[in-house]
Amino acid sequence: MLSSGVCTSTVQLPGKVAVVTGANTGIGKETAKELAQRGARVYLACRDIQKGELVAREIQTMTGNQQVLVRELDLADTKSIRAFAKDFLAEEKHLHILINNAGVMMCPYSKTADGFEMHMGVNHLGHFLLTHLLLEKLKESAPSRVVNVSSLAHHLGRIHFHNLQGEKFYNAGLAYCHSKLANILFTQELARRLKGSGVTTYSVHPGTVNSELVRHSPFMKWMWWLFSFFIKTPKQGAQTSLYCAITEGLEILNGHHFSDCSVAWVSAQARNETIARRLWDVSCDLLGIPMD
Ligand SMILES: NC(=O)C1=CN([C@@H]2O[C@H](COP(=O)(O)OP(=O)(O)OC[C@H]3O[C@@H](n4cnc5c(N)ncnc54)[C@H](OP(=O)(O)O)[C@@H]3O)[C@@H](O)[C@H]2O)C=CC1
Ligand SMILES: CC1=C(/C=C/C(C)=C/C=C/C(C)=C/C=O)C(C)(C)CCC1
Repeated sequence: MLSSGVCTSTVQLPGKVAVVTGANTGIGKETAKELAQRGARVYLACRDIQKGELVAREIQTMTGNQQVLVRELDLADTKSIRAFAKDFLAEEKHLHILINNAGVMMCPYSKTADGFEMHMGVNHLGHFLLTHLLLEKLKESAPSRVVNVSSLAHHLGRIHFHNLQGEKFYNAGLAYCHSKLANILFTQELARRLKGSGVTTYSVHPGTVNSELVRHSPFMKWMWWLFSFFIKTPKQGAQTSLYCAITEGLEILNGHHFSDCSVAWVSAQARNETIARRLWDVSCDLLGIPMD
């Protein structure tokens, strides 16, 4: 039950360009590998270039696809996000698939370079800015897709607009849940705004996956170790992201949430359009993006 959902699409991707954030390990690495296997040019957007280069070599060797490129992207620093986007836009004519996969979970209270709480800053605001900066390229390359890797954990999330940076109260587990709720709200609002553009977007719960995500919590690490046989491998965890990125005919499900390669139910908070619109405006404000 914990490892169902396989992307059975036979779509090949020669001539397609994909960006995967956090592609040096876990779900992101396996997602990038499969996209490369299908012939896409894949950018591994990683904060640690050395780790990224090792993985790029590994993917090149395994798939025979030499078009696996590493670029520096630290989602905890808007300067790094802007530099990544600037270089990418100068370098590439197209972007067909953007997978906003990178994430942190349960880190002790800390802030990004721009003063955002780490979970909200990396998981939501970093990807919000990245997507915004790459949006014209996605539109020019349509049909194109944005996949946001969220989580079942969004069910426990709330958007506390008066405490978005966790300064009034903070719980590491809940901070993760809030940021994963933000991923879904962002997906739904983006879908509404992109209607008719040829760019579609989906949010994803990858399943419970044996990855480095639990690195900040000794208890979760122990749980993951204890149940490692029963939870998904990163390759299994990548299936729903891949399904949303490449399956033909998925455009009619623009904005939907997926788990195990099927449409999945989201919380009432995640379906609230007022919260989604407000989060969009607040995110623009925090990031200095002009509101439309
Ligand atoms: N594993 C699970 O059970 C579940 C995972 N998810 C989601 O799946 C996604 C992938 O996680 P998973 O593969 O499990 O976790 P991992 O910890 O294995 O991978 C996370 C990736 O994100 C990168 N990352 C973290 N912070 C930053 C940053 N500031 N800038 C750029 N990259 C960063 C990491 O880089 P580095 O290696 O340098 O730290 C790593 O490449 C996440 O969004 C997570 O929330 C959702 C539900 C369940
Ligand atoms: C209760 C329990 C489990 C379930 C854990 C779950 C469901 C974790 C979900 C984590 C998420 C959603 C993380 C990231 O977003 C295990 C480990 C399978 C083993 C048996 C006990």
